[in-house]
Amino acid sequence: MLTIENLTHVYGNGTRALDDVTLNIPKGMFGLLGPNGAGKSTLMRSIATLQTPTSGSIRFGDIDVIKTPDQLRRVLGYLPQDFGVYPRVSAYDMLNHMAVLKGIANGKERKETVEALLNQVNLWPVRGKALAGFSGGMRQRFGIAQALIGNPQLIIVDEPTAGLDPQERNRFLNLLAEVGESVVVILSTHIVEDVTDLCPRMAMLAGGQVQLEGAPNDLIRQMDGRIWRGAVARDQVADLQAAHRVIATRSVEDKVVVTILADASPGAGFETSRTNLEDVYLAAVSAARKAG
Ligand SMILES: Nc1ncnc2c1ncn2[C@@H]1O[C@H](COP(=O)(O)OP(=O)(O)OP(=O)(O)O)[C@@H](O)[C@H]1O
Repeated sequence: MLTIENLTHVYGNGTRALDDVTLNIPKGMFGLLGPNGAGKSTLMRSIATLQTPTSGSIRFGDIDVIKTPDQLRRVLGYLPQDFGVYPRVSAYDMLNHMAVLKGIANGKERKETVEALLNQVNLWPVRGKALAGFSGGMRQRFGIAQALIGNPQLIIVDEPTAGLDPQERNRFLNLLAEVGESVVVILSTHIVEDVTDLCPRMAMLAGGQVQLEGAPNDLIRQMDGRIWRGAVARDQVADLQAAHRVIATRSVEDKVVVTILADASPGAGFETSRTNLEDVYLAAVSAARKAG
């Protein structure tokens, strides 16, 4: 559905934020993971036609996104990382205003759209409240409502669950999953669980390059049996790091739980442990760091 080929973006100061990115993104929820600075927002903004990449192509169905951005904008819903100012305008009035901007000129149709969306994101009871007084979770649900105006075929959400409490995060992700069945939804995040829970396919970016792509379950299976965990004394960590591919360390009381990627046991006290997507992700981040 969405085809990105050899996409490169170099900012004016010389930063190569995207470096020859090629991705095929089908219908459904697609997770885009990556550490800070990986290039996720640059990619999202390029797909959303907010900036023109240095080279490469982006196609959505029949639409050439770079040559005819207006065509894409008609079928796009976008929730940016930073939604910006929250004015002292009610949720209802703001959504209505945004529907006007999106081209829904007919008053009756607009009223129906706005009411349906406010119900869908569960903001109907607070529709008369000013956005400025909304909680983080309410703002994100409002953000989704505005992204859904006009039944978009491509929805891009950039780090939508940052700062949400677990209950709000759950509610937000369920909402996205409901919508995501029939259209392309790209969920850009550095929260691995958001992808594990929801996305049948994913990619991981680091240093502007695609490090991994596939179904989370397949990626996990490929690493199963090679993830070893053990609790060691703090002064052993440096030696382990020198000798093995340590992908994570976590302090637990007076010990450090070390996760190592290896074909055979790295030593006494280590056991193979069930691989999870976090391991896959951290292994790819550490490989990218080494390569970079
Ligand atoms: N306008 C800009 N001018 C110069 N460099 C930029 C600009 N925007 C982003 N960058 C740089 O490009 C790289 C990729 O940034 P980008 O924001 O796309 O990453 P990201 O994966 O979204 O990270 P984050 O999660 O921190 O937003 C970073 O090194 C960043 O500093």
